[in-house]
Amino acid sequence: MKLFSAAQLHEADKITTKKHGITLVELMERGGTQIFNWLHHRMQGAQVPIHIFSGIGNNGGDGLVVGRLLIEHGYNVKVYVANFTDKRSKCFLINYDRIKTVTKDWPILMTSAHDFPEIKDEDIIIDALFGIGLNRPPEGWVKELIQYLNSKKSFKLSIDIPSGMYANKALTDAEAVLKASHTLTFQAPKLSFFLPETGRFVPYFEVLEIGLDPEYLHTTEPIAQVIAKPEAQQFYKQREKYAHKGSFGHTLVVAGSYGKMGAAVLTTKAAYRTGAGLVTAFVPESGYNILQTAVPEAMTLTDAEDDLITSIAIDFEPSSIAVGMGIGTKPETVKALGKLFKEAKEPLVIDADALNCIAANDELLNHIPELSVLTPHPGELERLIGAWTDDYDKLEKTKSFAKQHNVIVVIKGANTIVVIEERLYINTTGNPGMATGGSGDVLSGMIAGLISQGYDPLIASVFGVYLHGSAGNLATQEIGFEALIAQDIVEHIGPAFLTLFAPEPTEQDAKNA
Ligand SMILES: NC(=O)C1=CN([C@@H]2O[C@H](COP(=O)(O)OP(=O)(O)OC[C@H]3O[C@@H](n4cnc5c(N)ncnc54)[C@H](OP(=O)(O)O)[C@@H]3O)[C@@H](O)[C@H]2O)[C@@H](O)CC1
Ligand SMILES: Nc1ncnc2c1ncn2[C@@H]1O[C@H](COP(=O)(O)OP(=O)(O)O)[C@@H](O)[C@H]1O
Ligand SMILES: [K+]
Repeated sequence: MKLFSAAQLHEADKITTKKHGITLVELMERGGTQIFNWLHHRMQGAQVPIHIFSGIGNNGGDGLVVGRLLIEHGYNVKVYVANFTDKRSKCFLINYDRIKTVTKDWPILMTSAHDFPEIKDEDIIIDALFGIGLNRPPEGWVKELIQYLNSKKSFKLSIDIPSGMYANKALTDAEAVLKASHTLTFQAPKLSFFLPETGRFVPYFEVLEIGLDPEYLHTTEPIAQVIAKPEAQQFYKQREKYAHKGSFGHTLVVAGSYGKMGAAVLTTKAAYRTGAGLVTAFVPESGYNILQTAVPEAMTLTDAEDDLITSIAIDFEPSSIAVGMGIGTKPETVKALGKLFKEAKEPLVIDADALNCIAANDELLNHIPELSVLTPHPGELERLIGAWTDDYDKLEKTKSFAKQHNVIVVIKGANTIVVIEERLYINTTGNPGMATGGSGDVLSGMIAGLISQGYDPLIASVFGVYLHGSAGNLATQEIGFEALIAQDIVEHIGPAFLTLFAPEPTEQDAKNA
């Protein structure tokens, strides 16, 4: 799914109204009706008090449409207009007049903190204060209003975006953002929903299609793509009947040092479970028995040194290489890495200590094969690109780094983001149970396992990240967040592939369960 900026969405509004002979007021009616339907479907006429807080822009207009429809259907609604400026939008004003035709209980104008109404924790709050037109942080009594609403335990439904948050810009005042329980967003999710500093205000969201011009949406370069099941399905390559293990390549895993041989085990197993035809682990001598015992399917080559990787010698042409997990950053290892980079003909998957070696030895960057995949967690990323001021600055710095060195960067986290040139691919699978030692080692094995089978490095990264999160989700369903360890992710790679094409449970299935 494509993600658009606030400016692109405003442009889509304009084009839709021009091309499809529909007015902005009608478009607002569509959006408001969808929100009303969502509520009506769940509330079925229940008389729980609903407090709608509208601003004076088009987001406020949406709130007024929802208010009118709820009133018409007999709900217990109070509408408040936060009159923070007299520059009201045209569509707001039209709907302000319309709501007065269905009730004598006109919207209450609020102009200061004295006007805040009493709200019980059981009541419902609808937030239509600011949408994607926010252009500065809310201040004064409007900020106090947001904080007042946040102090209530009520269910809070935000329209389009939690008020106080920008669609695609960093927060300037985290104290002035509505903490939504749920957000119903129009046409496409906003980039801020997926980034750590702002995503915490959007624990749940749903997208409501409002029929913006399909041609504009189709032909416009988005600011990011969201990768969910439909996208992931398209990446999958079917196996041919006459395929043999040679068809799926030979992955080399360069990993491990004394006390960290488990990293090599996890990456090696993950590469096999993801479908590599053959996997060879290259480890320090003392890792030999460990690897042969833990992963009998794998071949094992060893360094001359007992505890460290100092010189990587292999007797075959690997179709993919994952390097760095648990190797440490000793000078001998850095030297061995430099040689591996120079001699490699194909892109590598570079993780963990290999990234730390690069960060501490800039010259290594000049030898990384083009389109190699770097998989840093936030700490490793900072060592590579320097400190950032906010999530958006982090994305810009990562894009520049990726462009400058012609590599793919996988920013790991709750929503892992794959960066190539100017493009961003945001993953939707995974869960906090995966915040456990070794889960990143599994990911690098998975990406290398996919490259080995002929997936190009970008698809292997985006698809690998999706499958990794999906395996984590399936594992969590069985054992919960706390007990999940990296091996469980490996054990659920198979089910993650199977789930890719399994039908989604319907509402009826849920009722029957
Ligand atoms: N295609 C779609 O997705 C559709 C979108 N629709 C809806 O439109 C919404 C966008 O509406 P919008 O552009 O009118 O902006 P919105 O967010 O209501 O507020 C802007 C107003 O707030 C003001 N203002 C800004 N910051 C401020 C501050 N800190 N403190 C005080 N004031 C501040 C600003 O005033 P000004 O800067 O001029 O002083 C301006 O008056 C969108 O989110 C969605 O809900 C649907 O209806 C139709 C289809
Ligand atoms: N809260 C979370 N939600 C989703 N995925 C997560 C979360 N925390 C961690 N992960 C995933 O787990 C992996 C952790 O990687 P990393 O920090 O490199 O682990 P390690 O170095 O121990 O192998 C990454 O793929 C990351 O995206
Ligand atoms: K809002």
